[in-house]
Amino acid sequence: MESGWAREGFPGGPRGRFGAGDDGGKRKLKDRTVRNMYKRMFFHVKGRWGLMLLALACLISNSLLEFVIPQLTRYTIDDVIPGKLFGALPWVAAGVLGTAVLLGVFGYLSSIALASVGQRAIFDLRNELYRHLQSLDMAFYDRNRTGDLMSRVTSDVGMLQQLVSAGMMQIATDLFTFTAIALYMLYVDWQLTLLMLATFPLMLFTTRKFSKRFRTSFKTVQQSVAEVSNHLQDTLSGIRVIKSFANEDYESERFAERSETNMKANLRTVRLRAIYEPIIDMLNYLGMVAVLVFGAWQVMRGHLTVGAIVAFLAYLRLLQNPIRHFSRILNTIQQSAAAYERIMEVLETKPEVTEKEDAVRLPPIGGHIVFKDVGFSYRSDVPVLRDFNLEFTPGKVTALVGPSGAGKSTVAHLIARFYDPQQGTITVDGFPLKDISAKSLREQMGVVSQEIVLFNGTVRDNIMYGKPGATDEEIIAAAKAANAHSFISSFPKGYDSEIGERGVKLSGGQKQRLSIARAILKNPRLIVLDEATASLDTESEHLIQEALARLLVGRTCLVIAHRLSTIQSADRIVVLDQGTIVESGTHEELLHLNGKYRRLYDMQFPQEQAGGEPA
Ligand SMILES: Nc1ncnc2c1ncn2[C@@H]1O[C@H](COP(=O)(O)OP(=O)(O)OP(=O)(O)O)[C@@H](O)[C@H]1O
Repeated sequence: MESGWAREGFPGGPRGRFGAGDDGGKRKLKDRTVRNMYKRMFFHVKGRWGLMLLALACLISNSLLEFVIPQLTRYTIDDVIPGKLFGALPWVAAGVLGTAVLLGVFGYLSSIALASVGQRAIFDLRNELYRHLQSLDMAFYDRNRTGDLMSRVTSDVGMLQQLVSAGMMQIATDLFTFTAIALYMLYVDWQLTLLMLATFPLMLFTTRKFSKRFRTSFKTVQQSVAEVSNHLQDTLSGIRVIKSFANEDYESERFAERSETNMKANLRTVRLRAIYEPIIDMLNYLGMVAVLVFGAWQVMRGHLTVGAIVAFLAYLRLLQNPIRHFSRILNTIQQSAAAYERIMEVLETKPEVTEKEDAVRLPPIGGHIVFKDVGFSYRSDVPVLRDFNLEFTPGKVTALVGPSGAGKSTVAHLIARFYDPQQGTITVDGFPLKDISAKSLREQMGVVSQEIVLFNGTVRDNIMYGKPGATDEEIIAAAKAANAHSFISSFPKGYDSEIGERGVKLSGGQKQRLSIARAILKNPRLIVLDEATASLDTESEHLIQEALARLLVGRTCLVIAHRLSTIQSADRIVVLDQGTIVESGTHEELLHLNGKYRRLYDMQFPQEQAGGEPA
């Protein structure tokens, strides 16, 4: 499978293990994938053996019951009709109908049992995958596209469901049915049976030839579906940009191109099937001709009864079913194996930022953070922070300023331990970040950033995200402190208003104040403020500044800002450039230094140079 993922080089991914080797290597990979897939699915099925056994028993009973109706037909033709056994007719009818009822009941039971086992296994696998995704670090999310990850949790897991609910059992019962019927027929008339079985190698050969083509064709379909959904995800979430550039037609054309690829791929699959099925039908008829002609000859010579030929023809149909199923199951297995590989690529990815077994739970902290000789890069070839030394004083506001790309947000990411530095250490109150539990650190941290994420749910739910189980009084107090209470109260449903697509629409400033309320409710010791006031109107900015001032009081704060007006009162301002600290001090000290900060300041407030007040 040539996913972009594999090319990214997942260390634990199948490609990483086997390498992109020759065909032999690929076959090995495939076999191993299929074996592992069965092993894992059986693992998920474990504990539900009762239901599995019930399903198996029902399927085997059905295979045996399939024998009955042809036998009753033979009996009617050979014995009842010539012997004029009128009294036997109701029994024949009852036998056929009774068998049909039993077939229905066993079919129902096996479907229900298989579906509940299959659904349960898929439920477990999907939850395991989601939990694992939650545990992966930010670097993983930097590398992967959301649409792709979503399709792995939804459609790839769904694909495996087919395998568990139908494929696994079908193979077992088909084999059973095939062997049982073939043995019985050999017993009744070995010559006729051998003649009939002669068409099977041809069928197997055709199926094998076609299954390879089906596999390639399925892959193309799956890839084209992924392309369509990636395009949908990108363009529907970026609909504002598309409209603002008036690019609706352009995007519609691009979408049509992808849809066309998908349509063509589907048509190729249909064409293949349209050739394959008549060939199989032809071979089936060949078998039938053999039975009919050879059988008739046997009857004429008095070696076989008419009823026996009729029964043989019915058995022939039963015998051919497993072959038809088998080709379908081969496809299911191939599709599932591809999906399984994509799932395992995620499950086998280990986070780079890991927690030690004996990680220390951080006690309530003061917020003394020290960066010592820290070196960090997102990708090995581009250093972002170099020999970085910085100390955050507890209870004080430290501001980071500097040009875009200087590494300001990176400092915040490292404090939250979204990434680990390659060199140096970072400590909080003397505890190295690598030794403490990330949960205990993040519980004491609040982040308010420009990119505000509110989840589907009510206003209350969103504020409460900062402190699950908070009381209404606490929520309202936090909203008041964040200057959010009045606009929330103006909604018809107040705190119970739904946010999101079907709920109230919030302005940028309102969202910002909700996120501040969430942080105030959390009451963390450490606050990271990432360009929280960018791109807002003056009125909103004033309300937000007030809210932030309340949030920052008495906490250790890191403020990242482009707008120097927002950080002039910071206890310390650190100027970053290309990942190193070039200046640091208070606003006044830095202005007097006449260095980089002064230049940034003069750029933002040119009137100051002319003796005016900053805006
Ligand atoms: N997830 C990432 N993966 C790879 N490179 C990244 C990632 N995030 C940031 N970078 C790079 O690291 C450098 C520092 O980025 P950072 O976001 O820390 O800068 P910044 O000073 O906060 O910039 P801005 O003010 O524009 O937000 C930039 O060159 C950026 O391209």
